[in-house]
Amino acid sequence: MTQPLIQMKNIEKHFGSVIALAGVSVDIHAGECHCLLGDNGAGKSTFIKTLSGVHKPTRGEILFEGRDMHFADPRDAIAAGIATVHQHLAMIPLMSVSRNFFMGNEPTRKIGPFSFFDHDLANRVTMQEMEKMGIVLRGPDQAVGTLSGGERQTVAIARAVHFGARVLILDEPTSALGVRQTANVLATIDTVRKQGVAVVFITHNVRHAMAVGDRFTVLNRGRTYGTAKRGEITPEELQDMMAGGQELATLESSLGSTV
Ligand SMILES: Nc1ncnc2c1ncn2[C@@H]1O[C@H](COP(=O)(O)OP(=O)(O)OP(=O)(O)O)[C@@H](O)[C@H]1O
Repeated sequence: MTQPLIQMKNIEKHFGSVIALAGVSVDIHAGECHCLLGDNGAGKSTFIKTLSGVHKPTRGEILFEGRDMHFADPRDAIAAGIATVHQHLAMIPLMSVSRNFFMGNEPTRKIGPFSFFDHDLANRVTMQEMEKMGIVLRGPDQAVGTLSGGERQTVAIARAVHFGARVLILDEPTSALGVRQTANVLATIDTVRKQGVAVVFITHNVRHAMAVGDRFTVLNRGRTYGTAKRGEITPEELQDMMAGGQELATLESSLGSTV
């Protein structure tokens, strides 16, 4: 394998006496989908926030292309190409897909001394980018609120990639979706990965991770058990690691069945 895009080495994050991350080491490569699995409270959000410049690690180092990475705030991370797509998307439902796509990055056109929002360019690019992701819009003016949840996730992913994301952190993108919409989002992840983007797919759903993941890291109470490649680990093993093997074994024996 080539040099990782990002190396997180022994990252710890403490909040007072709470240890949210207790020495997490993860490598992230361009063109891979790296799944980070964990149950509630495992430390997933803290991990995302540390990687995206919201939190500074208490200990440990983060390298970006082999160099020490110090982000003063999330804007620095975005400038470096680390984008986060949150489960609750920052979109305005009543506004068009193309307006949402370019929100904060509006292209302008000059007429004399005046600058105007360049509708034609925005519409054309939005249609093209959505088509690349396999979504044919009724038109660029279609309101975001009329898209399905999976399509909205895809708009957010396409937008992040269009504006230069090299590392795309997806925070539980499939957790609120039905089967077909989940399949759309997983297909989008596959498309983006093939373009060379490093995808960090946060989920607590083993099946969703298994469907698209190249490597898998399980977080449990702020620790990892290391990273497994596709084919090296079964869904049952992943599930067991997420639940903490011992706890699942105890539960199984008390229920007298397999959980
Ligand atoms: N700002 C904070 N102050 C104090 N404790 C925190 C803070 N942020 C997170 N924690 C604690 O750190 C631990 C990990 O939390 P985190 O939110 O990272 O987990 P998670 O895996 O994202 O969980 P969930 O899936 O429920 O969102 C929890 O015990 C949580 O209470």
